[in-house]
Order: sequence, then structure tokens, then C-alpha cells
Amino acid sequence: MWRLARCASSNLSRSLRRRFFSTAAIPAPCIIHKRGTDILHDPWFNKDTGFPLTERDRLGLRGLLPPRVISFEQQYDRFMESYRSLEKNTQGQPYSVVSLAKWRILNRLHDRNETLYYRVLIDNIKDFAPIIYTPTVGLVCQNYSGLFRRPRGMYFSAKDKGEMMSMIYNWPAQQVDMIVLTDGSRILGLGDLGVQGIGIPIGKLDMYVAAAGINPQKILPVMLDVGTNNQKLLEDPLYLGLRQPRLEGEEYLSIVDEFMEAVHTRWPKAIVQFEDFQMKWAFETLQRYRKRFCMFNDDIQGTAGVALAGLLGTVRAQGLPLSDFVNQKIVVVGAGSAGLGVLNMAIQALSRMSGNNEMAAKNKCYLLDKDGLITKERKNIDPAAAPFAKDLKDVEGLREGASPFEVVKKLKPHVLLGLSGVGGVFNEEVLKAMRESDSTKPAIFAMSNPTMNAECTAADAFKYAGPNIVFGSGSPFEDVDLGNGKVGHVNQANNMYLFPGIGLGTLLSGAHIITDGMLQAAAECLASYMTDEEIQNGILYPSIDR
Ligand SMILES: NC(=O)C1=CN([C@@H]2O[C@H](COP(=O)(O)OP(=O)(O)OC[C@H]3O[C@@H](n4cnc5c(N)ncnc54)[C@H](O)[C@@H]3O)[C@@H](O)[C@H]2O)C=CC1
Ligand SMILES: CC(=O)C(=O)O
Ligand SMILES: [Mg+2]
Repeated sequence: MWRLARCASSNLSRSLRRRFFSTAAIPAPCIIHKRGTDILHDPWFNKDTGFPLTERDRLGLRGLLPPRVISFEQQYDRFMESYRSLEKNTQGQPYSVVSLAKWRILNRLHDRNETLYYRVLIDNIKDFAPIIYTPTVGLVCQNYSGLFRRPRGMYFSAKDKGEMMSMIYNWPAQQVDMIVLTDGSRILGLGDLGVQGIGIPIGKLDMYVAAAGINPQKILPVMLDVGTNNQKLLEDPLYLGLRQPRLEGEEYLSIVDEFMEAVHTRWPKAIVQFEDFQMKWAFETLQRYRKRFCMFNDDIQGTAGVALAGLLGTVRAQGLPLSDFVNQKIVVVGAGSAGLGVLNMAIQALSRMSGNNEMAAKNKCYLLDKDGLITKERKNIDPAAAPFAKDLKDVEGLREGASPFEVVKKLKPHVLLGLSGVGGVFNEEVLKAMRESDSTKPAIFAMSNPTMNAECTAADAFKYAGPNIVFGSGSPFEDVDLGNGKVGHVNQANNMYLFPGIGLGTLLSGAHIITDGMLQAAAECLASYMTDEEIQNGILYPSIDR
């Protein structure tokens, strides 16, 4: 039996309705195959006390709710009031207590009434992004077993080998457009969190809904649980994932292969975003699938696009034409999936601008990892980092393994960019050395997440490197008061500025694969949003609510 109801989502704004449903102004009724409490327990259809009496009759709800009908707007105001009073009541308490309390109240709403959840999320994205996304999402992942109440998304484990093709049909939605997939092996800068990493696909997909208007009924967060090498989790009796070491080699790849085949059999046009895979699998899976499936790796490719937009903005901030990008010296600290992704894309752009002279482009870029400057002298060099290794004769005065301080002191780079996952790598000494940069407006990007893993804080960057810098960080920091009415602007250099657009653009264009050219265009488009005035004020990216 099915019944008609005004869809809960008819409470969304007109423009959103158009985006979600492509309908005209009058909300279309939606067909519900449920009745009574089943509707109240389905967050997609549930309107809480908002069901009008006629609908309560039609849907078998009469008597199951308190008699008074509370409008969507009233419910919205009530939620925001309780959120604001929570903020007031937790003032002065530790960050983890406050932000987890905020996450809980939002998550409960998400579980109960999706329409209201996405409405408040979209309207208040600037306030809520740090809760559903970095940094709080990191804390949520770390505490996932304790916070777990209801599952969200799908879980495919090593135990499901051979079953995935049928399992994928257990997902209730007919159509899925956007999937974010993780194996939990490198969650932000927090390392291997196993099954607890599911918080990341959930948060990323919320950003897809809020920022790109993707229909929330057509998103799917996925955890591929192939075990964990995190000893603490393996010993935790409440850990919810497989208690076994991670699969490796062909065994691992056969699980990912099976998942990709299953997804694309059921939803051939679905886009899969790979997220927070440890480096070796991030690169391997990207090469393995990018020509066969519509997929991309956000950490390698999304991050690179946002960084490139930031680098182009930095050139403009110095009052130089974009063509001057070819003269910028760039030091990247962190040679993992994100750092190498950024260097690859920056070199592609530099080389295009310098008449396809890749060598000249590479000469301008320097790469460091946990053992310092990477040179050709490095023993057991990672093949992915090898193309960026410096010949010692080209870095006179520096040695293999030189520290960030030595490198900055010697090279006086225009840009210092951190994707190391280690908090405090840009210490006082390194930041002070940036004062001697060859640039009139040196750029410091402390892009590692969450906040405690940032290479430096915004306050330290402006304090030690001087007020004239351009600053970006992966997780949000408050703008810095520089005195005399001056403000040091903090840019959130985070791939969230690109991935929702990459997914939406791919979906709308019907592209079968995601090419480097598409990503390059996305980065240049992001850079072009900013006016000269904004750029002069050190603002490289639009405000999140734009
Ligand atoms: N802002 C953003 O949009 C993004 C930020 N990230 C962040 O970047 C960080 C790294 O991510 P991945 O590259 O995927 O990790 P990864 O584990 O693949 O690479 C980390 C790299 O940092 C190096 N490293 C470790 N300790 C170091 C130290 N003390 N000094 C210098 N280098 C050091 C390692 O040798 C390795 O090369 C994470 O914190 C992640 O949250 C990643 C993607 C996007
Ligand atoms: C932002 C992001 O994707 C990361 O930190 O891994
Ligand atoms: Mg990531």
C-alpha cells in the first residue's frame, strides 16, 4: 500500500527544492510505502510534530503524536535555540566536550529528521562545518565506538568477500550519485582508525549536500573494513570493526576491486571519491581505477586543486601577474599522498606557464619528509617522491635530509606548505626564517588536519613570520588581531572548496571519467572567484557561506 504525503522536503527553500527535485514551485507529492510509526522512524519522511492533521489521517499517524501541529519554521527556531543555549551553557568547557556536545545534537537531528537537519546545516554552514567536518569529525572518529547509536552508510568488510554484488542491493535507495569511500587507514592526521573512519565519508557527503546541493537521498558513505593495524583498537573490546591486521597486497586489492565492480553494476553512473587511504593504496587505487570508473582521490587531487588556487592567489597578493608563478620557490613539507599531489599539480601548472619546461618547473619546488630534504642521495627513496628529489649540486649549501629550518633559511622560499600531519613542524625558528623570504608577501600553508596536527597555529605564523604573510590552514583558526585595527586573515586551505564541485560538475556533465584537465579547470575556477581587493587583504578563498 502507498499513500500520498506532501514530502517533508517540501519545507526546503524553493531554490533547494529545484536543486533536489527539479520541480516547479509547487511541491510535488511523494509516494510513501509506509504507514504510522514506520514513517515517524524514517528520517527522510519524518516531520516530527509538523504533520498537518489531514496527513496524520492519511498516513495512520493520528494519535501517535501530540495534538498540536508545530510548523517547520517553529521547529527550526526551536532547534537553533537549543543549539545556541548549548553553546552558552558549555562556555569555558574544554573544546572536546563542547564540540562533541554540538556534534551529538546535530547528529540526533540527522537521525530523526533529515529535512530539518539539512535546512539548518545549509543555513548555518559556517558555524556547523567545523562540527560535521574538520576538526570535530576527527574527534568523532576517535571516539566512534562510544558514540555509535545508529549505523549510517554501508560497511563492507574482508569477511564479505564474494558477497558484495548482492550486498550492494541492500541499500534502500534506488539511485546513488555520490559515494565517499574510505578504508580508515589514514584518517586526517590521526593515523589508522579502522572502521571508526566512517565519520569522514559521512562528513564529506554532508558537505556535498550543503555546498553542491546533491540530493541527500542519493549519497552513500562507505567503509571498507579490511582490518586495522592500530593495536589500541584491536585490543578495545568495544571496537566495532574487524579485529584483525589489515589485509595487504593482492588480498587487499581484490576487496576493493569487488566493491568497485558491485557499485558500478548497480549504479553505473555513481561517482566514487576515495578518501583518507594510506599513501600506497591512495596512489595505487587511483591509477588502477581512474580510466575504468568515474572516481577521484580527494586527498591527492582535491587537495592539489585547492593548494594550486592558493598558490595562484599568493602570486596575485604580491601584486604580480599570474605568469610570475614560474618564479615562485615552493617548499612542501610532507611527501605523502597530499604533498605529492600538490607538487604534481603545481609542476603541471608551472610547466605549462613556462613553455612546457617541466625541468624548470621542478627546479622551483623542494620536497621534505620526516627525514628532511629529499635529494638523490636518499637511500630507499619512495618511488613516488623520486621525481622531486634534488641533485645536491642544485641545492648548494644544503645537505640530504636538511631540516625545514635549514631549507627555509637557505632558500628563502616564497611559499612554505605543510602536509606532514605533524603539529608544530613550523616552529618559531622556521617561521622566523620565513621573514627573510624573497617574497614581499610570503605564504605559509599549515594544511594538516585536524587543528592539533597543523604545522603551526595562525597566531604563531603572524607572530613569528610577520604581519605581511598570507596564511592558510586545513582546519579553521580565528583571524588574528595584529593591532592598530589590522587583521591577519586566516584562509581555510581545505579540499572542501573543490570536492563538492568536482562531484557536481562530473554528475551534471555526465562525464565518464575525471581527468587532470577537469581538476585543473576546477582549481583555476576557484582561484578566479576572488577579487583583487580580497586578494590584497590576504583572502584567497571565498567565505564558507559563499
Ligand atoms: N587541508 C587539506 O585539504 C588536506 C589536508 N591533509 C592533511 O595532510 C596530512 C598528510 O596527509 P597525507 O599526505 O595523506 O599523509 P601521509 O601519511 O601519506 O604523508 C605524510 C608525510 O609527512 C611526512 N612527515 C611525517 N612527519 C614529518 C615531520 N616531522 N617533518 C616533515 N615531514 C613529516 C611523512 O614522511 C610523509 O611523507 C594529514 O594531516 C591530512 O589531514 C590531507 C588532505 C587534504
Ligand atoms: C581534508 C582532508 O581530506 C584530510 O585532512 O584528509
Ligand atoms: Mg582526506
